[in-house]
Amino acid sequence: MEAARSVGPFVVVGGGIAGVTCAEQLAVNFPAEDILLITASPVIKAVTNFKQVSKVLEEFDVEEQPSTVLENRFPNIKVIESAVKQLKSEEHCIFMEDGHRHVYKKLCLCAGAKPKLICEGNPYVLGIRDTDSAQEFQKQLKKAKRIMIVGNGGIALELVYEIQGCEVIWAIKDKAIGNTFFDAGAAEFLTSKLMSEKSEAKIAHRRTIYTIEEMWPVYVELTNGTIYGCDFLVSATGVTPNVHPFLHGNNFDLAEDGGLKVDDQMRTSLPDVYAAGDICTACWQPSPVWQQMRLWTQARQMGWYAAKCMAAASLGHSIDMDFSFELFAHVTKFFNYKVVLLGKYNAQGLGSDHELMLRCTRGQEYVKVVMQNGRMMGAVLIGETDLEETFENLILNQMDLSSYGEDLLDPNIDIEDYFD
Ligand SMILES: Cc1cc2nc3c(=O)[nH]c(=O)nc-3n(C[C@H](O)[C@H](O)[C@H](O)COP(=O)(O)OP(=O)(O)OC[C@H]3O[C@@H](n4cnc5c(N)ncnc54)[C@H](O)[C@@H]3O)c2cc1C
Ligand SMILES: NC(=O)C1=CN([C@@H]2O[C@H](COP(=O)(O)OP(=O)(O)OC[C@H]3O[C@@H](n4cnc5c(N)ncnc54)[C@H](OP(=O)(O)O)[C@@H]3O)[C@@H](O)[C@H]2O)C=CC1
Repeated sequence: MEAARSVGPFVVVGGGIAGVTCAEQLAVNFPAEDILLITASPVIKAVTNFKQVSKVLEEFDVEEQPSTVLENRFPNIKVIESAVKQLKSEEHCIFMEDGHRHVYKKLCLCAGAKPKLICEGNPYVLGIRDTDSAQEFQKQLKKAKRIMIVGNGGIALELVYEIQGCEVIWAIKDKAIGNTFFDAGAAEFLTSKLMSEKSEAKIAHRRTIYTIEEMWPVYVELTNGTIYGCDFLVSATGVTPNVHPFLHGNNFDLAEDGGLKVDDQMRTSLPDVYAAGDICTACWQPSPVWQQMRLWTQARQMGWYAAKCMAAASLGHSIDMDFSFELFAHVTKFFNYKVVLLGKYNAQGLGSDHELMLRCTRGQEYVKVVMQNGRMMGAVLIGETDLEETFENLILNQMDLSSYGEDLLDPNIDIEDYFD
């Protein structure tokens, strides 16, 4: 798609996955236009080793790179390492911390999110967001005997499994671990793995508790009344979209979670301002088996799609919603298990009108499917199940599976053959 007359300049704010993908895609669409990528970080985040696992599932690595790598790959992208101080959307202009100003024809905001800490401004409460905060955490951890992790989502799950040589107290509100990804059954499957690998370390550390009590730098009182001393605590309690302070003074429509509302063309409520990634909240009518979660994959897909929408709008077209928003699909690793989440994997929004089917072999695999009116609506696959592609198809094509009953999860039946 190439323009006959200039449609730029395009400006993208944010050097994370959403911003970089958006800038790359704009550069491909408009090789003769200047694409300005503005980022407050000294490095950008690039997608490497991209692999399309199936129709919607994708896997890739996230690599921090100097901005020159991007500029060398795309000569029409210029990266500016400075924070945006103020957006003046009526003037189509952004003002920078370094004193410069940049005018845009179309702008995409990809400034991410920041940790939602349980207590702001306390040196003993750490949040993990980027390389700097991760390095600060590593530094503090080296000196620590006991830390507390608060929260029950992705970061907490990763930390409790990875941390060694330090006692960890994990404070969660829920009855089961990993509430943002798992139901109680999957949580139990994972808990047994955690306990089998971490029990020795726990017992060894328990002995030391009493000898050093009263010596802790910080004490934490939980809502159940228990007070624990520790060296510091990690608040792994979610993120909040990064809309302050540089967007102040503009009349953006914000969603309940604080994100910039975007429509099915990734447009915010202000003219020529688009948004993608953690900063935005999808406010279109979603497919029945898709939901937004602030994840790398969605940052990449939104950044890519926002660029396509900006390009189309610049040329006076509109485009159909990208296929990646048809089905929620996430592949990751927890406790060294491959984890695949598809569609309404936790029956989100289905109320009581659904059924679950389970297959579990302790220490090996956990398979759960969510069924509604004989159709597959979602699935959780833990371990090397090899079911992701078939289940992805079954969710996408909404085939009536009533007649198959329990055979769907029978390990002796080759389900792939069945539906070929
Ligand atoms: C510790 C941790 C581990 C995670 N692990 C996973 C995982 O395993 N899998 C997964 O799918 N997701 C994971 N996530 C979530 C994932 O990182 C985010 O969903 C994703 O990175 C969001 O990308 P983004 O481009 O929207 O924002 P970000 O990556 O946050 O990028 C935002 C960019 O905006 C820039 N910026 C901010 N303000 C300004 C300003 N005023 N001016 C200029 N630039 C600005 C920043 O410098 C940054 O470059 C993890 C998150 C955390 C915190
Ligand atoms: N492998 C992966 O896919 C990974 C993904 N991520 C992503 O990165 C982002 C940030 O991760 P993370 O910070 O773990 O956020 P998440 O949103 O995943 O989890 C936040 C957790 O903190 C809990 N919580 C919130 N407030 C409190 C409180 N006051 N006291 C105790 N618990 C509280 C929440 O419970 P409740 O839900 O009940 O409010 C929830 O369990 C997320 O988008 C996450 O999905 C991060 C790491 C790995």
